Amino acid sequence: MKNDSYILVVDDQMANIESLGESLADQYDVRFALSGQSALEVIAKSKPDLILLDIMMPDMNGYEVCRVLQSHPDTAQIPVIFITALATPEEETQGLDAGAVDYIVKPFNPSIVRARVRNHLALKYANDQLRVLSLTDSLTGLANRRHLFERLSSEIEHLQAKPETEPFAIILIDIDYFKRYNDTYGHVAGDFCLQRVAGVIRSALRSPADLTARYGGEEFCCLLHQATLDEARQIAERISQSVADLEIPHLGAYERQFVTVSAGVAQWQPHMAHIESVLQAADEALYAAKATGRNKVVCKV
Ligand SMILES: Nc1nc2c(ncn2[C@@H]2O[C@H](COP(=O)(O)OP(=O)(O)OP(=O)(O)O)[C@@H](O)[C@H]2O)c(=O)[nH]1
Repeated sequence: MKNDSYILVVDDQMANIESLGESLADQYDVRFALSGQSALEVIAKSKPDLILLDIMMPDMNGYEVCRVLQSHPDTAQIPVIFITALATPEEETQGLDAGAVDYIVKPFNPSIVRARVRNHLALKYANDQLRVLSLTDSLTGLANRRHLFERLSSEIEHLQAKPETEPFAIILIDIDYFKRYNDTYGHVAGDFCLQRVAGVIRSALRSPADLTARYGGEEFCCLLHQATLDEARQIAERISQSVADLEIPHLGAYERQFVTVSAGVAQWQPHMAHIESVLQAADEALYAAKATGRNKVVCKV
């Protein structure tokens, strides 16, 4: 039965490509590249689930292709199986050391190639799922703190490489009087409230380049890619209004009687040295929002 997995076969010999294609095309979406360089171009456009890679190719050999893939976080997780005429133990060791998950010597046996491809795809999907789980907050489905910090680091790296681009901004959002909410309605209702607020925050984002994370218990963080302080403030205002519009009853919230949030907004500044600096700036703004009446947005200028 055919599944959606996309396998890229990279080989400079058409005959090898054809025989591998015959072995796999009834089960997978098999595509081809005739050189290392064109393989990298194909991969940049659409990421394969697995790569079958020849080693001896004229312009760029398979070891080099493998090293380039390993050096980019976007492609490092793609399993590579070398399929090659180089048959000594030293060559096989070198291939596995370069980052390949497996090594098949030509002439290959089609049913062994099929079995190895199937096993490595299963492992890859299990790893993908584990990675998603390790980056997701299980209660709200938002990104977790680890994911947020990974993304903040890559935003900062990007800005260090291209300082002329607009920096990112962040919004820290905290539910007001949430301890009193739990005390009044119970922990299960508290969890449900967190999920509803998370849903509002998620839908306020502009594009997949932005990220919403659960930062702590009842605290959330939006990472807004290339956003001015004013854009971030508007998004925070929208979130604050949308949470209020949910009208989740909260008898412990003094005169407001509904669940509200406070938010602190800050933008990354070139003089900042660490991730913590921008988080601290947003935290100070959040503190000011809390200290001056809650249910409001404060920007750190
Ligand atoms: N239901 C539920 N409650 C949580 C969770 N994580 C943290 N909390 C609760 O969130 C509450 C946070 O309380 P505080 O930090 O005192 O803040 P607050 O009551 O919102 O007060 P202000 O922030 O000053 O408005 C605590 O009672 C925590 O137990 C969770 O996953 N589920």
